Amino acid sequence: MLTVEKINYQHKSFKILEDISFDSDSGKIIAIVGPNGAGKSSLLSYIANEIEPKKNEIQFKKILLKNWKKEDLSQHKAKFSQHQPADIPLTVEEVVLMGRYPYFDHQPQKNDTNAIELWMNKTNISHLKNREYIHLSGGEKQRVHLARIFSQLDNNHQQKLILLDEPLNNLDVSHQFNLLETLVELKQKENLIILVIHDLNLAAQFADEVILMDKGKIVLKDLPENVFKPDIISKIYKFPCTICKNPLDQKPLILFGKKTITMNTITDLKKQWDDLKANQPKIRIRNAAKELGVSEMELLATDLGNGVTKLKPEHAAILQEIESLGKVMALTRNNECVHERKGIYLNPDFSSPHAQLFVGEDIDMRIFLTHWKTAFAVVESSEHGERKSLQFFGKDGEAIHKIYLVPQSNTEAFDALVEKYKDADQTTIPATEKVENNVTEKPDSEIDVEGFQQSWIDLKDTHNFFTMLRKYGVTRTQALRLAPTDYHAKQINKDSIVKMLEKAAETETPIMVFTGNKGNIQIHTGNIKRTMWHENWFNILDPDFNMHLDMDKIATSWIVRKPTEDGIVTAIEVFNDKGEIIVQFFGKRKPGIAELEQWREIVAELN
Ligand SMILES: Nc1ncnc2c1ncn2[C@@H]1O[C@H](COP(=O)(O)OP(=O)(O)OP(=O)(O)O)[C@@H](O)[C@H]1O
Repeated sequence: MLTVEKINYQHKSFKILEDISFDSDSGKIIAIVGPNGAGKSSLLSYIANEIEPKKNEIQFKKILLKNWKKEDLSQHKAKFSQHQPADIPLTVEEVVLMGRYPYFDHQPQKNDTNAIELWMNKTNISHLKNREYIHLSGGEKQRVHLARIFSQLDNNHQQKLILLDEPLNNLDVSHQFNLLETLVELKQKENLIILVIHDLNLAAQFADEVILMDKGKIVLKDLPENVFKPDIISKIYKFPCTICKNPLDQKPLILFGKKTITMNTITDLKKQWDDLKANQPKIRIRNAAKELGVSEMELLATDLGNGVTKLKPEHAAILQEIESLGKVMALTRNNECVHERKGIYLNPDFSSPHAQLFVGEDIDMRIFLTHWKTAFAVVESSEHGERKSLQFFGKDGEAIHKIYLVPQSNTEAFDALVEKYKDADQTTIPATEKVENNVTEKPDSEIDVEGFQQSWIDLKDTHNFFTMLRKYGVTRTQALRLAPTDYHAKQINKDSIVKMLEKAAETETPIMVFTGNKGNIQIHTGNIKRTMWHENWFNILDPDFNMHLDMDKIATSWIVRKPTEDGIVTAIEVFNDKGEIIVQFFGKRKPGIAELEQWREIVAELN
């Protein structure tokens, strides 16, 4: 319908348009985008026959544009200009009627009045029709001119050319969408619409093709998804951007900002996750999330409605009902250590706002609910059957705690719990926040070392250890370095951990294993029996307790001794390279009972 061949247009030696060629069929919306001064308006004026109309570069409906009769052309082509006169001394209706001048001599006919009625209505200016044009607002004036050019093309001719130079300027959001929807209707009637537009997201959403211009040239003419690529757009606009898929229509969504981010929409991410599973059927969701650059919670949420149910974030209430599920498996982990303990969630104590507790023999946890953000019920199906769980995540989308049903669990109670706490919104998830790990260490010279050491010596309860660290502003590993002489912390080789666990199993010495993250610490107390290496992981594999410790990620391990009312308590504390605690081991103990001699003997052997 439109063929443009080698347009070159210059002012003195300045090339305004250089070597512009393209063609287009009818029934399309083409968006011309590009930075200020790229030549967009000039190109539109050229196509409108407003610049150098005697040349041969443009054919419209197979006829050279210069050969069209002016009065014929105005019934087939109309242009909305960026700059409209501000002071037309006419009413709104009279300005719109100007669009009908190509059709009548003295008096408008029924066709003409019908056309202007229709378009004033469609552009939402009917209520202004008797008002003086000069007193209208910017957006109202703009709509009057749009009504004028649409009225101009209201006839029985086929395939009209509508040229619009920044028609969305001055329009509020609803009028912008209203206009764009009108353009979609017009394209569906086989008209060709070419518009200059600065809003790249609206261009992506509504255009069938995009012409990207820069410095008087066409850089690209293609589908929106092929033009709106971060490298191309950042380079042309000289500003960083991130491009993801708009969840509403899968079109490119362009986010400009100095910070560029990897962003995935739920639907886009689901596809990536499905592809990854197809290629690596055994991949764990935690590792897949890392690979895809999102949190585990975001990846899990791609299956909302498909085995995954979002629960109301009423974590305390949910946790206090877990006992009804009977025996289950509690899983708490950090990057380096996984702790799995089977049992019943007995004796909840949620009375303190700081830490909440389960103090059963089997399920023994210290919970910090302020870090808990989202909860889901998950039903995974595999060839081994269904696996049901409740999964809780922190503000950063990382897993805090999971509760898996085991064969002895009460599945009816699980289903009832899910039904009770099911969130009404099953489509959206809260945005994740980066949680800073502020393990920055002050120089020793800024610490009241003497006061700190005395506090250590005066400790009565190991639970007060953290409060003491906070009071003196020391990090955990720094505290071990600065420990008082009588409680000198001894650094040991990481192989000693394996030695200690094997010895505890062999001598049937009951131990305590603490593993946690920001939101929860899970404790196992009892004997361990089966230990086993698997690649870089050292594991405890007992029927009711499993631990998986990534030995490659251990940076330092220490023997730490603290005074209590029941005598000295000896711990083995294991840290990663950020100084964060991975796991802690004690001999089994209870308030009022001294530490096991057997445990001390095991520890004494370590170096
Ligand atoms: N008649 C003219 N005489 C001299 N220079 C001109 C003329 N028309 C356009 N230019 C120059 O050509 C370049 C392209 O102008 P044009 O208005 O087409 O850009 P644009 O891409 O529409 O920019 P904007 O986004 O700012 O509206 C600009 O540098 C402009 O100053």
